[in-house]
Amino acid sequence: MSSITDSYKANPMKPNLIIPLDFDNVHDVPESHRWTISTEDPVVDPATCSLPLVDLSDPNSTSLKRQACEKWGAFQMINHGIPLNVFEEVEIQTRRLFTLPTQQKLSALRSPDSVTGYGMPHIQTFYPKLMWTEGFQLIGYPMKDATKLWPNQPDQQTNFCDAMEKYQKEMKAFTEKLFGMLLGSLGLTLEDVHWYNSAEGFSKHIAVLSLNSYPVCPDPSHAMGIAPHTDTSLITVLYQSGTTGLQVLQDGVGWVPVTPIAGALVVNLGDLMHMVSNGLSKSILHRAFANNSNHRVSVAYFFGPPSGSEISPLAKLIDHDHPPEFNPVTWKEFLETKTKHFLKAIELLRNKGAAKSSE
Ligand SMILES: C=C1C[C@]23C[C@@]1(O)CC[C@H]2[C@@]12CCC[C@@](C)(C(=O)O1)[C@H]2[C@@H]3C(=O)O
Ligand SMILES: O=C(O)CCC(=O)C(=O)O
Ligand SMILES: [Fe+2]
Repeated sequence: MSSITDSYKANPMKPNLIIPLDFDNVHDVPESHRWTISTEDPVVDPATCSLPLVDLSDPNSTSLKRQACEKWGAFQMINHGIPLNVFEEVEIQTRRLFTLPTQQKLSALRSPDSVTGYGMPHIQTFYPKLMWTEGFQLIGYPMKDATKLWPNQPDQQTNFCDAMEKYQKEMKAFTEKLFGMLLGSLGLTLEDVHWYNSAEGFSKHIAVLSLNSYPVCPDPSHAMGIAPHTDTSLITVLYQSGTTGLQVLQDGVGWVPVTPIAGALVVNLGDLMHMVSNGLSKSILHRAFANNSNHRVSVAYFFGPPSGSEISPLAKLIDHDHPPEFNPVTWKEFLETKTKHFLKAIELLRNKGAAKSSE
């Protein structure tokens, strides 16, 4: 069975790029981490332009959701129904992990060809300067890594794993619903999803949980937390711990800061959603910065299709005037393509025949 955990086997990350900076022992931004942030796309005043805010309890929010998918590829949402203590607990455990001594965190270092463990985001490969961040990715109950992170502390291991398991359980139920709602806003239902009734079944969808840390930075205007990227997922649900730093790119406008709203979650629509929706839903380019006063953490849940299921534009969106824009691909295959070609990966999947017939 093909699995996304094998996605990096063909193209492993360079070992030296996986190791984050020893943030405990730096008092300045070293040359290796010093970025010149381009002003070609300016950062806009969030008072003049902001990400749509969707109230999930509002039955009339369908057109707002559709607009958010088509125009932005992202939105914030309130009244999602997930109890706040789930976020408090995941944030406590996330901070506990990242405030461990460097050597202890390195004991759970991700291997070059793997998805899970401690280290720098995979996209580091595509940027010449190093990013001001560290991350920990997990799938399921991460006891193997927890025993390395907290040796001889079984209570701490269990507390960490339990909080992560609980969070993933909440997110799994929630993202399945949210995916249905977003399809609804595009005039579709879950029954229109070809893998929903497949042998693997919808419940076998895959997800990766990513804990992100942006330690306090002495000079944030010359450092990049996480560099511009799109997510490969169908949907990413992001908890940003009430701390500013996230920005999304709006064409012709610039980088729009995503101002944290108490209790709200951010939804990013990813590359696979762009493909499934035959290009209707935008895959949002985003980045995040550290700041000089608070240690920013965020928790991203990457919701994707079942392992091995081929993703292709949904049949209901295809007709003579709207040929399929993309060739079928599994999440694993797409991650492999992205590992090699990064932001050009989507273009490589474009169905050239469709482009010709629509010219
Ligand atoms: C399933 C995945 C999404 C992700 C790549 C990964 O294999 C596991 C880590 C994820 C992450 C987290 C930080 C940002 C990101 C772009 C990256 O480099 O690794 C995302 C990946 C993604 O959406 O492509
Ligand atoms: O920390 C953030 O706000 C963004 C994180 C992110 O983009 C990701 O994990 O893919
Ligand atoms: Fe992201």
